[in-house]
Amino acid sequence: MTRVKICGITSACDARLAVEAGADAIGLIFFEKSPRNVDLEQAARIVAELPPFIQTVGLFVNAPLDFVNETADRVGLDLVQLHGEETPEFCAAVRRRVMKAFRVKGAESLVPMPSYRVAGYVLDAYSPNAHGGTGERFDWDLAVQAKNYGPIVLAGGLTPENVADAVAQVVPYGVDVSSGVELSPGKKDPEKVRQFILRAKGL
Ligand SMILES: O=C(O)c1ccccc1NCC(=O)[C@H](O)[C@H](O)COP(=O)(O)O
Repeated sequence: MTRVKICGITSACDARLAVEAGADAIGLIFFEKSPRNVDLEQAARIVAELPPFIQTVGLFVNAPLDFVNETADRVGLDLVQLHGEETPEFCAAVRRRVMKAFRVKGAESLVPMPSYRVAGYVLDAYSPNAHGGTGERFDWDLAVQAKNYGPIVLAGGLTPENVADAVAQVVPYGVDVSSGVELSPGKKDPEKVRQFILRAKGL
């Protein structure tokens, strides 16, 4: 069954909603330029209220290594998702399992993937204006090709309406959504979250 990560969680209430709807993982964004940014205290409170077996993923964009590692330790993150121009060496120095995000513009965007020895790859749409959370899609055929390199988490412009088609076409290890299940940036829509997870998992 396709694993689902609900990204850009900013409150314990939205985390509970995602978990009750069947999410496998929640994403917490540590990037001040994002409208979904959380601070250490907020993130620690959210994680403290989670039940067992839910993975916590911290998302960073070109952050200093010490900040990534200290945040992971203090918040109790299970995984780190790196959404900027982080190098393979940087990923290897993170004290957590890493998912490296690639912002896909075309086939050339996949070329660096094999040089990253990471737990998985998030494929998101390229946008010149933002590092993620844009609601934009990319060519899913490229995600099919990228599966040669390891577990793929498909992201970018997924919604309750298109996620079943995305899963059928790509058969990814997991899917990741942020803006497609929101009422406003950083605030999740309960019904969209439920519908997204049901359709991603084919329930
Ligand atoms: O959500 C953000 O604001 C954000 C900012 C900078 C880097 C990544 C960000 N979000 C990552 C995600 O939430 C998702 O992994 C992915 O980008 C999908 O977003 P969406 O198209 O909105 O579903």
